[in-house]
Amino acid sequence: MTADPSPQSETAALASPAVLQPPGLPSGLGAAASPPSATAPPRRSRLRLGIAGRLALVLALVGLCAAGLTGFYAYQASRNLQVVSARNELLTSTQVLARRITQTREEITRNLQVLVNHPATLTVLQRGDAADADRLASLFGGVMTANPSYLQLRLISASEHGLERVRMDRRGASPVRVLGDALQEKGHYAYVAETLQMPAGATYLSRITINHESGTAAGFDQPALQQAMPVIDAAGKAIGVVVVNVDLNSMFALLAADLPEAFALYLANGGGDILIHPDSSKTFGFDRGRRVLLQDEFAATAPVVNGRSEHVVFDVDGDAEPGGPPQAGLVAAFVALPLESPANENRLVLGLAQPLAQVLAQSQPLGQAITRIVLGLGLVSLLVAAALAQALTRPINAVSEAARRFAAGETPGDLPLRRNDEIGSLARRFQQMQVQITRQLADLTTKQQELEHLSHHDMLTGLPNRRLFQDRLAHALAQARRNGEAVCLLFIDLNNFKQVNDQHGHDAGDVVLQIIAQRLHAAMRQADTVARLGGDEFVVLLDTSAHPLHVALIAEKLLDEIRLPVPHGCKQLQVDASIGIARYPHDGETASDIMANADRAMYATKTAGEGGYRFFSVPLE
Ligand SMILES: Nc1nc2c(ncn2[C@@H]2O[C@H](COP(=O)(O)OP(=O)(O)OP(=O)(O)O)[C@@H](O)[C@H]2O)c(=O)[nH]1
Repeated sequence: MTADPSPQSETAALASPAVLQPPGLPSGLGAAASPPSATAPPRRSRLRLGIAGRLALVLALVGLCAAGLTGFYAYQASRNLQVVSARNELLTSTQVLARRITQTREEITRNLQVLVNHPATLTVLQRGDAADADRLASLFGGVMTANPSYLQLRLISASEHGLERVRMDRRGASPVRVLGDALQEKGHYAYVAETLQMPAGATYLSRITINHESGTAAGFDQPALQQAMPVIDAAGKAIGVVVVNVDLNSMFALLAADLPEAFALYLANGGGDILIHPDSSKTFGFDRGRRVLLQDEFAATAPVVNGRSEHVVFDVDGDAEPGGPPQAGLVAAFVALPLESPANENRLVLGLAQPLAQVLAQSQPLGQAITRIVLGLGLVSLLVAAALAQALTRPINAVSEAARRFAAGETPGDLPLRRNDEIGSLARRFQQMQVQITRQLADLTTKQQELEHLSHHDMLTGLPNRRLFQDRLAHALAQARRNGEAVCLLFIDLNNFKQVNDQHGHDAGDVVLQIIAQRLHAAMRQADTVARLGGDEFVVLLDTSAHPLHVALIAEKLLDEIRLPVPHGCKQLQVDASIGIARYPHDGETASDIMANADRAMYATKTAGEGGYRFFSVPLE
């Protein structure tokens, strides 16, 4: 037996009544007509995997997509919030830093005012008083000690080509006085000439450059700026300047000391030339003959550099510029720092930047949590989907199994009849169909049995007909041949039966035939066969071989039964019969020989003109 792999075979088995066999039917009927697929093993697992698997997959995917999308948008929103928060924080920090720079400059200005207005300053410039010079140097030293970013503090005379009168340089942490011939003429420097042109109290602010001034003890080749203030005498004439050299790196290191370590500091002048940058090779490019501009590195800073905007905040994704140099992602804020120095810089651009990776690092735990939640939800949705699919397919499988068992002639089993959904409806329809098919098949079987009976029995008398009789005769002869036994056949023909019909009607003839048939059947044993060959001819096949004397007694008995009157209405009808007897193997070998010889014997009896019986004998021929 092979299982039909095609799904159609299962459908066909259900659709065709010919292959269904309800419980209780003779096993040969349905089973013989059933194709192999009707008894093929159940395919529950395939059905379950098909629908359940697909349904679980779809539901799990939907659940996973929903959780994934929600997680993705939550993560994106969190990420954007982090960036916006970082931008605001950076802008605030940059603005605070800018205010500190302004305060530092104002502090320098106040220090310069103190030094310019010190009485010793005038006396040193006007009279060259050595004691006052000493006092002033000491004061300068104190100021430098208090301000570590001051590289140099000098009092320069307007006369004598701008000769330095008091000069304190920084060597390491300590201020050191420069004396005698080491003092230089500085009248040709812009910071001297321009400051002398300024009114009392005004502050000169140099451009921020690399300090190439010869004779500088400290800060040589370091970025620096000079801030200077004129010394005005009683006549209102500028007679000297006090100049402070500020170490830019030191000043900014102090100012930015409390900023987070990952913050990068940027400073550019009013033209955009980078002065402070995490990559020192990009600073003071103009000093090496090649300008390196802030707006070239960060295009977003152009409005601040050009004075069109006070500040700008932006973020750059790593390697965002197609074809450009590789760039790490960052969030940055740049602010304009106005200066009251129209002669040189009128603004600086100050900026702070934070690596984007560091900003987004705060989103990482959230991202990991979201990933875990999405995976968890995906797993849960898969399990729920699998359970749902199982719950859905279990009753379908029950109906499918019931159909298979019904087709195989087994008890169908439980059906989900109480469900109120489509599956319950399917089960109820299936049960109705099953009842209907069972009933129709039972009717069909009854009719088949009736047909079967009719084909082997005489309709009028209910006795076996000629066909069945011939079968039994052949069977009896075969058995007798095998066992060496004898068979005896009595051929009975009613005498003058035509007259009954003619005188009393055909119905009366029928009644006579039926009554005689009953009597013949009742007179014989169950194992013997009494059959009607047709018309008024009957035959009796004796089951066992009997002695001729015994057979003669049987023939007598049968004649007595036939001759008994048959009541019909108010009349008593009576017929006689002629019986011919032939025996195997005495009177013939084959069924046709036995039949023919019994017929001959009967005929011989009939032609003798009276009822009775006669054994076949050769002279009869
Ligand atoms: N009522 C009735 N008559 C039948 C039936 N079958 C045959 N016959 C009649 O039975 C008669 C049989 O014919 P025969 O055997 O020649 O009549 P018979 O009068 O017995 O003649 P013999 O056999 O020579 O004695 C015919 O008249 C048939 O019409 C039947 O089923 N019912």
